[in-house]
Amino acid sequence: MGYHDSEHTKNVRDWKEVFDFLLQDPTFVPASPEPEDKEMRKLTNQWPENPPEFRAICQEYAQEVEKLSYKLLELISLSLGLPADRFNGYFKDHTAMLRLNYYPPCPCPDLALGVGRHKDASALTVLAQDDVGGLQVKRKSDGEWIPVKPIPNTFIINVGDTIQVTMDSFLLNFGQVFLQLLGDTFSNLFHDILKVWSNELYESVEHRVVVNSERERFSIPTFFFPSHCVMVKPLEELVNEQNPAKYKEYNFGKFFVARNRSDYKKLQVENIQIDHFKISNN
Ligand SMILES: O=C(O)CCC(=O)C(=O)O
Ligand SMILES: [Fe+2]
Repeated sequence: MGYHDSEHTKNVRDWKEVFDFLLQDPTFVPASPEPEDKEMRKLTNQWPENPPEFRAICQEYAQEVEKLSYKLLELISLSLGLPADRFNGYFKDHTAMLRLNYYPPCPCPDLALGVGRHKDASALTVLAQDDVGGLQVKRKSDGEWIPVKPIPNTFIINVGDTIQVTMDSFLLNFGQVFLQLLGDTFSNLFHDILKVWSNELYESVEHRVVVNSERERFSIPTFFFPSHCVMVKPLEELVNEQNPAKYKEYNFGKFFVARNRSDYKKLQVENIQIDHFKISNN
């Protein structure tokens, strides 16, 4: 954990520098993606000495986002007709991570991306961004990249991959419920784990970040990951004869490690996606 500048998204190096830290220090994750390898790896934060207040400010912010993430999970759970605390057990020893993204101005913005197209592996991402703009989400109906306009002093709401006109009424309603309950504008990028847990009632959204030649940009995503030992699969309450499970179960820790491995290397193959666990004849 700490500073690094050589992350790859889908085998292409991103135009960014980042500072990562774990909400729980230390955090334990599997040492390798191999299913039979039971060895664990201890991840720890590496804080810079300067500026002196940096660590405390980051940790305070992270604590608040953690509370918000639990609140969001409760609302999502209720929206699925489940008890509010249905997801809480999966996050007891969560592996959540906060990232400070810095995108420097790019002399050739048409040739690079701040972050290439991807879906986050988290259950939920809470994102703050400055006023520069650059985040885009892919509209499912026509594949067009739609800019997510920055709104000052807010988190952005980005519900599923249906953020704009294609948003169906189920998701639209819940976007509004969140707004009312929390009294503010915020973003939650519903991600792959929720897609699996909800057996696709929630969709994860593909997104990317474009850069520009004039201005630097900052953003702060908090990736709310469950515990490494969690087996992710469609919730039993949501599966029945009419709606059979669309995914096989997978171990979150092993998935996370496999994803991270390919994030920093140029590999010949595309990195692991939840689609690898999709049950094919559904
Ligand atoms: O910078 C942003 O707005 C989003 C960054 C992002 O998608 C990520 O770090 O996963
Ligand atoms: Fe992302």
